[in-house]
Amino acid sequence: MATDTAGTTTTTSQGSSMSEANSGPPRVAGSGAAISVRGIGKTYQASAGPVRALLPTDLEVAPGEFVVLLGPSGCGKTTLLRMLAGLISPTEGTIGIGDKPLFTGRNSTPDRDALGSLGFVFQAPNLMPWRKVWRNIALPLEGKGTTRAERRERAAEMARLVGLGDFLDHYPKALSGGMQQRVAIARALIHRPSILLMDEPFGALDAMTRDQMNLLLQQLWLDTGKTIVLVTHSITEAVFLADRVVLLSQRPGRVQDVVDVDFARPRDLAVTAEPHFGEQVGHLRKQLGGHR
Ligand SMILES: Nc1ncnc2c1ncn2[C@@H]1O[C@H](COP(=O)(O)OP(=O)(O)OP(=O)(O)O)[C@@H](O)[C@H]1O
Repeated sequence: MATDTAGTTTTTSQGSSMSEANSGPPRVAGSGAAISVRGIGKTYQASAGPVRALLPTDLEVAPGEFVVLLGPSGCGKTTLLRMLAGLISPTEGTIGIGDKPLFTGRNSTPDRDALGSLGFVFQAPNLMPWRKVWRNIALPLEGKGTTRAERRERAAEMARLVGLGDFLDHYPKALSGGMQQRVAIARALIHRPSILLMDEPFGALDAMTRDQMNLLLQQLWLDTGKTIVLVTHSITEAVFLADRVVLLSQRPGRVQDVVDVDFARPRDLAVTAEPHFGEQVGHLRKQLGGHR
């Protein structure tokens, strides 16, 4: 997790990061890593031929760390995140969730225990409009031996965590886009995963709502100690939220750079006006070149 060293940040150079990417994980967190990615790559078999989406990639994420994946469109960010979530299997390499391999055996079925440690938030909230907020949040608990009262209580707890404690009995259509995405976050947390994987969760929101959601997510992360891996196109969002920004190169993606961000927590929006924040954004923007 981030240190309290106000305003001090370190940036790895492109050259050193590339050599890290080639010779081992960007950060070795030891055997206690929350996520250990070793040489995972992905080639899709499309009708027009194979598509090499991600070159063999190494990455370790420490428990409680906030890692942001940033890169140009089509570089494989979603592919990497979906593999971490067990939604698609890698064509090479291994993924460890805690001390368990995510994929075991030959049929690439994700391990149930490892999956239980993961929550996933997509760009679209994907709520069921005919269900009240609490029943959307509680959906993952249905059929798992819980009573209706238990589900409502857990949903209420999660709703409070995302600032929706007063909206349990509302329907999604009565909520703003940001509020709907909060419901999706609460739903992803209801089975108490230790790791939250988020794919452009705020990409569809207006700038002001996005700022508010960034603050809410940071607070939620500070309160819960979850490990978070978040994909974004926004360099500012990446630097604001991350302990570490992992920059992927153009397709086929590979780790191009790793930037440590050590601004004190909790960060408020004023940090974005600090010179060093601007330097970090500029450093990442330069590497993204014409792709941003
Ligand atoms: N199911 C699929 N079949 C074939 N190719 C795919 C499939 N899914 C993704 N791809 C290709 O793999 C590459 C990486 O896609 P991916 O969605 O992971 O990139 P991304 O960095 O998340 O992009 P964006 O930022 O635009 O969402 C792209 O060239 C994409 O067209």
